[in-house]
Amino acid sequence: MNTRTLLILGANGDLTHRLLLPGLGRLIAADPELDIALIGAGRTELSDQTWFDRASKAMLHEVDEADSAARQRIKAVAEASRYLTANVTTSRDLAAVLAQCPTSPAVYFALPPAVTIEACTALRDVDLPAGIVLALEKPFGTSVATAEELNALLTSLVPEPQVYRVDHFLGKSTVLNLLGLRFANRIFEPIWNADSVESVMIYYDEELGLEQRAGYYDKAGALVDMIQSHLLLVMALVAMETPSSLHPDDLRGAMAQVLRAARPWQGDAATAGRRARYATGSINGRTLPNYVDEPGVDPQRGTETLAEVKIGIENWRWAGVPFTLRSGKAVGNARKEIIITFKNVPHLITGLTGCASPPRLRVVLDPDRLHLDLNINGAGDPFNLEQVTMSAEFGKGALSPYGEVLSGILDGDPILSIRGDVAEQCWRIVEPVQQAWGANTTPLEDYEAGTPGPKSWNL
Ligand SMILES: O=C1O[C@H](COP(=O)(O)O)[C@@H](O)[C@H](O)[C@H]1O
Repeated sequence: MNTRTLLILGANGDLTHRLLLPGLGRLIAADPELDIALIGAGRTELSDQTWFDRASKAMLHEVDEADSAARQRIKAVAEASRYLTANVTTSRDLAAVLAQCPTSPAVYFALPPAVTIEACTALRDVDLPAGIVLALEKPFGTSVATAEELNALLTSLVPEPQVYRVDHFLGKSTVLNLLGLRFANRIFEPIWNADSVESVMIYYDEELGLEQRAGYYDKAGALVDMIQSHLLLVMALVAMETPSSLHPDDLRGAMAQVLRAARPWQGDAATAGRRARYATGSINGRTLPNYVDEPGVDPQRGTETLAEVKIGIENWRWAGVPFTLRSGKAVGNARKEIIITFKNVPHLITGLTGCASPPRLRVVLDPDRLHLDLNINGAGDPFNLEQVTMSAEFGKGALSPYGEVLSGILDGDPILSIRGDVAEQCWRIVEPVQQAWGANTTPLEDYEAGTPGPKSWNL
């Protein structure tokens, strides 16, 4: 068997223990053939026992209690794993950590963005083993210019196919199901365009508030944290042309092509977006303070916790169709769904009544479901239409989104990682909106935590 080494930088952090290691545990459970060496590195000193206890607990967290074979394999990986105390922003410590890897590693930067850049810069003075893979978390840069700089830095270290820019949304099973839904059902392609589609909405609202993440979130805000980093990529999967295969060049090429055609609606960034931040309120029996009173928040910064941007895709397929992307924190009745609203029929035949709402296809990301809202005759009068919903559940994937992402990284399959130019395109699309918001041309409104958004938005 071919041992693959996963080296996690920032191994004592929240991302590692809350998402990466549980994802790795499920991956090991799903693939008995996976032969993996795990090495963690971080600034904090940890005893071998503490690392083992924490790593095995996190890896076992999402694995079925009854699956004793899988649990044994996970414990074996944890027992053989090592934790190294290191300052990963120095070339000396990075070289020492790399020297401990049994095979050329996949290096996962589970670090804040600025520290990731320092670590990558330090790697310039290290002899990198052939085949080393670099996996970076979002946000990838802070602007088009910084994303370009980071891309240049990374490709000075390793060839582009060895760089993985992680977006765990691309690992969500229902997001991946968009491919099957669109491209394995011929009924959709003829109507998947501006002739038949009125609008597309991509919502990812969350009940969660800031969750002690002010250090990162207050600088990012909902626009960067969710729309730039995730929802534009979901939009790309919804709107792209048919790729000829799932080869990374085909799929990622199709995503890049559609993103290049996207810009704020009618080219007017000031009117294309709305923004707001939560004020005190309660959600699921929990009272949240005003966002600005959360520990670590700088009230002067004017960070939004709810962002909505209308995007136009300027190509033959989508000209004139608004794509509305929205995401917020502390939102009540939080919706996580993609809604394709179709146009009404050009003429409702005389005698049919009651057809008030256009048909819609709704892909719900949590819980994973598909709904088709159609106008058909209701009970009684056969010519009086009403809207009914046909629903189906999407099959769950065996892996968590981070498990999918890690699987791609360890298998050398970049299909779920973002290509360098795509990361730059996502910044190009949101930058004018950031500028408009920075210049205060778009008001920052308030909404009570636990409500869908500002009252004036009529959500
Ligand atoms: O990357 C992020 O995603 C999460 C939402 O994703 P989920 O899979 O946990 O639902 C979001 O809460 C977080 O702010 C953002 O950084």
